[in-house]
Amino acid sequence: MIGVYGGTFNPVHYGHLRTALEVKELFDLQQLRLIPCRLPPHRQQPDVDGEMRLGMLELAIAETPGVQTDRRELDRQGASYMVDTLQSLRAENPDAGLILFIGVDAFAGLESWHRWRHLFDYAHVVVMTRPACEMPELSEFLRQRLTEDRGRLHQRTAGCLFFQAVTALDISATAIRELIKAGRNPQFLLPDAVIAYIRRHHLYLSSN
Ligand SMILES: Nc1ncnc2c1ncn2[C@@H]1O[C@H](COP(=O)(O)OP(=O)(O)OP(=O)(O)O)[C@@H](O)[C@H]1O
Ligand SMILES: O=C(O)c1ccc[n+]([C@@H]2O[C@H](COP(=O)([O-])O)[C@@H](O)[C@H]2O)c1
Repeated sequence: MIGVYGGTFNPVHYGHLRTALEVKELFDLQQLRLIPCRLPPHRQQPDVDGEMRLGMLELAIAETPGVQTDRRELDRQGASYMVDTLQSLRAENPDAGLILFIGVDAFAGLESWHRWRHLFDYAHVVVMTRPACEMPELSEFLRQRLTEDRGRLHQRTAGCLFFQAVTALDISATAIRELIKAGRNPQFLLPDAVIAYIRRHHLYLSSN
């Protein structure tokens, strides 16, 4: 089973990293791919370029076996649509189970994603929720794919929707950028190696 965890990662933080490790273990993934987007389809272009966001990700996971970065969205022209990413992973791994992991905040906008129904042709979708989080309202299309049995995801290679509670860490990249811009210390919200990279490259001092 291969996991896909996409994001802007501007910068990567412990909210991403802890949940990535938890789902890797819970779903018994052979590999979990952290995929930074080049051009987010749904928000402003990040002021830190993709290579730097990837560089920070690599520092963050350097000592986490089975978790790796994947630069395919950085190498692709145009908007970084997740459906294209899953299609290319499926072409490389025709028989493997694929799981796309998204946070419940990103899931809220899923039905506005490019060719969103086709995400399920290529992968399962697992929504990472807070423990005791209420189940969001689901459309008929999503209800039909919903399963409460994690084992089902191992019986098929794509097509299921599952909700997985993970440790709630109220950390966001936006809050980290704001702290740095205000001259405050972001330590303990993200790895020290990533903080050192941010300082070395003078990131987030003046922008959004
Ligand atoms: N603290 C967190 N706990 C669990 N999942 C998270 C957390 N932060 C982000 N995610 C999930 O990680 C993925 C990538 O998120 P992203 O890179 O946009 O981080 P972010 O902190 O939400 O960034 P920003 O504040 O810039 O919007 C999304 O699916 C998002 O839901
Ligand atoms: O494919 C799309 O249309 C699409 C629309 C919105 C978000 N996404 C992806 O969802 C992931 C999380 O997005 P974000 O904004 O939380 O970084 C990231 O990999 C985005 O590329 C993808």
